[in-house]
Amino acid sequence: MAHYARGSAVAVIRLCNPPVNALSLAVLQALEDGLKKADADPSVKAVMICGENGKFSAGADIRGFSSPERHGGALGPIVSLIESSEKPVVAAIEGVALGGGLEVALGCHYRIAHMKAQMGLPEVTIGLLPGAEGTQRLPRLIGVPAALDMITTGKHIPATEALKLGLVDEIVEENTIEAAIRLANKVIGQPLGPRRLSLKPIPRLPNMEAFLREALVRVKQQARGWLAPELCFQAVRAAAERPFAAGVRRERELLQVLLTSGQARALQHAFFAERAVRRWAAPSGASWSSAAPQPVRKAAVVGLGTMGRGIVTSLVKANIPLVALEQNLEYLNKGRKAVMLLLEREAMKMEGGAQTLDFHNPARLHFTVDFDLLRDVDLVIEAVFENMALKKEIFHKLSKICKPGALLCTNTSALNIDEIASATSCPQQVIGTHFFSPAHVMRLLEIIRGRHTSPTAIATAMQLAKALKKVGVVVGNCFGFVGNRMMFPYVQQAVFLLEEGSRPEAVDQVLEDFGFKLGPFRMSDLAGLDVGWRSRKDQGLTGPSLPSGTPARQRHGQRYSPLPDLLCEQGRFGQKTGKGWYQYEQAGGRTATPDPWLHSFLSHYRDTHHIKTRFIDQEEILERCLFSLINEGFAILAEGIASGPEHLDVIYINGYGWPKHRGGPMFYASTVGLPRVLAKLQKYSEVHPDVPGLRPSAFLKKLVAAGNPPIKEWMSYLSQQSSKL
Ligand SMILES: CC/C=C\C/C=C/C(=O)SCCNC(=O)CCNC(=O)[C@H](O)C(C)(C)COP(=O)(O)OP(=O)(O)OC[C@H]1O[C@@H](n2cnc3c(N)ncnc32)[C@H](O)[C@@H]1OP(=O)(O)O
Repeated sequence: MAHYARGSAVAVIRLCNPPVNALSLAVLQALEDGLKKADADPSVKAVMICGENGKFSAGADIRGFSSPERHGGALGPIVSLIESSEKPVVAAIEGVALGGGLEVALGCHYRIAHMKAQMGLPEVTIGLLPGAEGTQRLPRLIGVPAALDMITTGKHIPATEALKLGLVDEIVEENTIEAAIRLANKVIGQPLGPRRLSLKPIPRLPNMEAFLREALVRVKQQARGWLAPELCFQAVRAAAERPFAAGVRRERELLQVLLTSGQARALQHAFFAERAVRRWAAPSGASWSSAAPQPVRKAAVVGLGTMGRGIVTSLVKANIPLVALEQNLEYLNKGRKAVMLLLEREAMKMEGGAQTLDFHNPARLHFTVDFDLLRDVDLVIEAVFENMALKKEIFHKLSKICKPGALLCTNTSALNIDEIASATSCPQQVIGTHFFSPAHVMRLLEIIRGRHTSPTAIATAMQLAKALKKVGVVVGNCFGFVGNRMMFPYVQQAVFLLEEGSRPEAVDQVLEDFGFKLGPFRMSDLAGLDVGWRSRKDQGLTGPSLPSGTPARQRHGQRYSPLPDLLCEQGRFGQKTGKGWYQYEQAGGRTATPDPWLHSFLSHYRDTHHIKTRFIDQEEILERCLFSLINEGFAILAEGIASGPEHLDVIYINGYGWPKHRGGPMFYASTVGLPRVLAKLQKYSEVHPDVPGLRPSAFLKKLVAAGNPPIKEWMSYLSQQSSKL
């Protein structure tokens, strides 16, 4: 709704649709009615538009985009109606003015904002463009370069920056509404022509053509298959090259393309999935709404290897005082140096520089080798080597030293949380917090609930994720949890494809064309091949504990590829050694080049094992890698390791470089169609009966038998009892 009220000469229209005043059809109708009422009332001399509860508006109601009548775009004509008003209209921007919300403000003749307000046109992030004439008005107001930046990235900008850009006329520290009414009274009777953005010429650049050409190259490079940024660019180019009305027509055409592209639906699924995962629930009935987090006033990180360093950096950035602990002075000094370097780099990126990150103060960040200094911390994150015995030893020590109630988190990527917790006297306080490398950059935090983990511990870990500006996803305890467990069959297929005749660069190309930032081989080289090798040795799959006589390409009756082990035996650990699946310019180098040595090594390997080489096409590469990953996702859902498909999607988008415009692996499966995914898995499984990852999961079969229900209904085909959360 929008409330209309008339006080003195200024009519007030207040957008009202909690929690963010999204512009539903009802709100738009009420806004239109309010404008017409104000126009018809001779005692009204000016209009002020604001939002209820200190928020202007977060834009069009995203949930409404799936309904066909929304495609017509009711908002554009209303923005035009505001602009053409003969009475001055002032926008009072508090909280957020995003998307259609900002477009409404652009239709107003004056904009006044609270200094804490945020503004932006984030439509691109949900696969759309600012289709209420925003692509035409914004460049006229702030110029093409700044408008292009805002529209193609969707970034939110603070009021102070908006003022510098000329997006708002004034910012205030106190009461925005009163200031807007004062401004409205002041401008009564002044000419409105110069305030109507549709009539303004585009600010000229001496080299507009060259600027646009270069900008397009940049936009395309960053988009990697994501359509919206390029179409946003085209709409802004139309603003630069055509009169307003023609630009608006072009904007509409481009919006139609996006609305029907499928990417918008995928990105909107991702938007709501990220919000859905905040609402965790345990089978005990405890949930996000009932469990209260414990305050974390002081934390500790144990282990200053690559992960520990990133975690420390994350905590410092979140302003949480902490103790960083290593086992001896040599490791401590090495870790301290690396952390300081990271923090200095982060401080440079932040507004205000080093002053905003107080990391030189030992009361905020204390490096030590003394376990006793962990006595008063509220939360510890252990980030040592991935070794069960070592982790258990540390947790035993922690449970003796830390104060009662302290949360004990383990940054393991696969190990059993219950076994780690068994080394303590407080298993209810033990929880997995799986960070992704680099831990101060990657948004995902997989939060693993053990059998005894308390709801308070889960709530505290989720709160921590929020404080670190990460997306926390609660999952159950199994080998590899959700992310890595789904990754195993994907990487396994990639390696099998090499055995059968493909090359690392061919497999990577297919998956990078699909939209992954890195294909599986480039990714393995970056992460380090030795990590998986160590884990396989611990599992007895390779190395000295492998029983003699074990067939080279079989383990426990299933197909196994020793290729990654053989590379590690040659000292090829990936980027860190300058050689892995690719060759690099030097140890630590980042430019992957196909390696003739590896190609001949593969030929020799195939000859040794009498494997007939064949040509493998792109479709098979894509399907075998992705469908085996998705298949594992269905098994995870059936076992109750995750609460729903959207959890898996959020994990993959934020932790594994899955292209967001494809909505996550489970959403992707729903768009391919489950019958097709099943048929393809059945086909590949028949050819490779010794590969369990290709054997269709019972849950996938059940959904296909149930008639391929929409993704939202999948979980209703499982019983509640199966939940391991
Ligand atoms: C055909 C015409 C085409 C183009 C014209 C215009 C298009 C648009 O305007 S598209 C929408 C553009 N706006 C956005 O993309 C903003 C999206 N929202 C956000 O970024 C954030 O929600 C926020 C910054 C506004 C607030 O963040 P936070 O405080 O963290 O709260 P939540 O994100 O949890 O949001 C609370 C609650 O509100 C729901 N919600 C937010 N925005 C919208 C929206 N535009 N439409 C519908 N619902 C919205 C959000 O889902 C949360 O609800 P749930 O927890 O139930 O999911």
